[in-house]
Amino acid sequence: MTDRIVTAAAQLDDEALEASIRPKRLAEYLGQAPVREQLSIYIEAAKKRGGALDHVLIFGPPGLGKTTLSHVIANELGVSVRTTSGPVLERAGDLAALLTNLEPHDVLFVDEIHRLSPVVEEVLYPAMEDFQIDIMIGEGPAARSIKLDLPPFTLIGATTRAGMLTAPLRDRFGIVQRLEFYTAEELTDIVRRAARILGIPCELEGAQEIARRSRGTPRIANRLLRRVRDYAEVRAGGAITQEAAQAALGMLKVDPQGFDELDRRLLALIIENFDGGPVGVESLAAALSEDRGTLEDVVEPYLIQQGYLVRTARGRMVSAKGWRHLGLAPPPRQALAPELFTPDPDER
Ligand SMILES: Nc1ncnc2c1ncn2[C@@H]1O[C@H](COP(=O)(O)OP(=O)(O)OP(=O)(O)O)[C@@H](O)[C@H]1O
Ligand SMILES: [Mg+2]
Repeated sequence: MTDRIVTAAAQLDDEALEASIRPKRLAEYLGQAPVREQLSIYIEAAKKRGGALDHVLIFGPPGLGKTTLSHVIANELGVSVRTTSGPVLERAGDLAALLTNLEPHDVLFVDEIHRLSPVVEEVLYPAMEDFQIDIMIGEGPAARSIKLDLPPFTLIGATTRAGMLTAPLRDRFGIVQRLEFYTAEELTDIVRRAARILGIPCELEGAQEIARRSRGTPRIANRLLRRVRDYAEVRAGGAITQEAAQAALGMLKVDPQGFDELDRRLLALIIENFDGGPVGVESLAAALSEDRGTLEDVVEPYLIQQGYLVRTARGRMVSAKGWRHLGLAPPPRQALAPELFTPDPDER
């Protein structure tokens, strides 16, 4: 999985590059127009009132800009941001220490908020609702709990799995924003902006080629840009043209839809071993030797959004489009309209 070029998950060598091109202000945060518009209103209103912004929950697949957006929000508010994540906060005291050190109106960013432990989550409820926490002093019969007031702050939670949040936690977010896969046009702008910052000569058609193959994901677009740059420097005189992009991406086995071997293996597996589905995600994960979470969070969402895979109550099915992508004729039932399949109740 780690060597998968189109993985949306962050990789180590992305970090230096990402630091320089990560948007800092809302105006540089391209795409996601509805999210940007709403947030700009809420941010301006909070600043006018002189209060803290309501708590914000951001969800969406990996690499779409959740972490980036949380920092953008703090920058726009003109406040500091403290960063932590669900699995890092092991004890109630870890969270209490962070909360009591916030300045008024600061942002506390909790990544992977669906992985908070229940005891930590309990501390978060009154902190979010009343800006108060209860902490226990002492042990045994002498133990007592005291209430501490917190400065008003904004919690920004990010998750790839909104469905895994408990209802009481979810209800405490006043602002909930879902990030969508980016269009090829939006990704083209993102690639061109990154190329400009990195000083890479990049033609419009070259940027478009990279954008089309980036699975709707800025992190992948930025990574492919870097690989294509390497290729262009060594083989094509430096500039990213459409031909250079096509050749470099072909070499990386990223097909014109942005699918890689794993995507094609997944579709082929369902077709060859399970007659096109439906098949349960556990069986797929086992057959591909991938973990279920990776399949559900990283591989499937884009295939589903693009209509190659359908998630039904009985499992995954390859759509007619998916059969055709592999050069196969779909069986009659898959050629039916997708709305005839029963949608998975977990899906929106
Ligand atoms: N709207 C955007 N405009 C321009 N670049 C973006 C945008 N969103 C994300 N990026 C780029 O994509 C990279 C990945 O984004 P980010 O790390 O915020 O994703 P994430 O949703 O937090 O992913 P994960 O789920 O893995 O934590 C950033 O470093 C940034 O350069
Ligand atoms: Mg992130």
